[in-house]
Amino acid sequence: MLQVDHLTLKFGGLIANNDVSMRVQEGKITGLIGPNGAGKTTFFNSISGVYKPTSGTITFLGKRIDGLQPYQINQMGMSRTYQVINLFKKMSVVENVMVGMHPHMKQGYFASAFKTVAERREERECYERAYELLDFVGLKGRAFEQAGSLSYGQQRHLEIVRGLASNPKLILLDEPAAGMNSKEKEELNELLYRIIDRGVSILIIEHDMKLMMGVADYLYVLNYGKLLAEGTTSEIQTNPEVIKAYLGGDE
Ligand SMILES: Nc1ncnc2c1ncn2[C@@H]1O[C@H](COP(=O)(O)OP(=O)(O)OP(=O)(O)O)[C@@H](O)[C@H]1O
Repeated sequence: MLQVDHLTLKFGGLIANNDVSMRVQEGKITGLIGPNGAGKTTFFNSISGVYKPTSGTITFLGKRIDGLQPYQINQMGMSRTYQVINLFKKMSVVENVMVGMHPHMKQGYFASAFKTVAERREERECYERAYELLDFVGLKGRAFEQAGSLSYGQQRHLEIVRGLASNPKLILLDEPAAGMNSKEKEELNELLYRIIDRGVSILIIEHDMKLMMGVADYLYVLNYGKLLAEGTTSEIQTNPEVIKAYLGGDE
């Protein structure tokens, strides 16, 4: 469903992504790993439209998306979460989910200024969908609390659910387990499978190798901006190049 061919992204003299090619298959959890600074977040920024690639092509659901704006790519069915928690902390939990639906709301500015019947109906439908999504991650009971009052792990779950609110076909998750305790990681693990069951494919960056090796169907490894290896989790775990990159030595 996502195909990246020979993607290169330069920041001045620094080549953050160097001739990277990869595929994300529908219904699968595809992982992107690599040491700090390898270029993983930059890669997400390129495919989600934050950066325009220096060269290379990105095809999503059969259409070229390189050079499109983030909102256009989101409307085509790709959403993402960020490494740093990016919620509206003073807004309620349910409102944070509704923010993620915004590109899909059909009624425009004038409708919202005058609150037409259609707009009110759409707002009600949005609330209902937001509740259903909160139920999906076990946060329905916290719907009217401030997002900032949730635990760290719950805030990360809320971010994922906000990412699902636009009804994506693919969600990009940037280090969702960062800062989570072991119980929250187990919940995340289970949530990832349930996201797949909803028909949403996953591309995930994660430093937690236990989690990654447990859930990923296929892995890509970046090192110094280049693709170092790709394969199943067992292939990656036994790949000498990967072991060397992670240990940082020859032994
Ligand atoms: N906007 C930018 N301008 C210039 N250089 C950047 C920019 N964003 C990232 N870089 C550089 O690009 C390289 C790749 O960074 P990136 O954040 O993509 O790595 P990463 O693999 O996601 O690392 P981490 O695991 O630490 O998040 C780094 O050398 C970084 O300093």
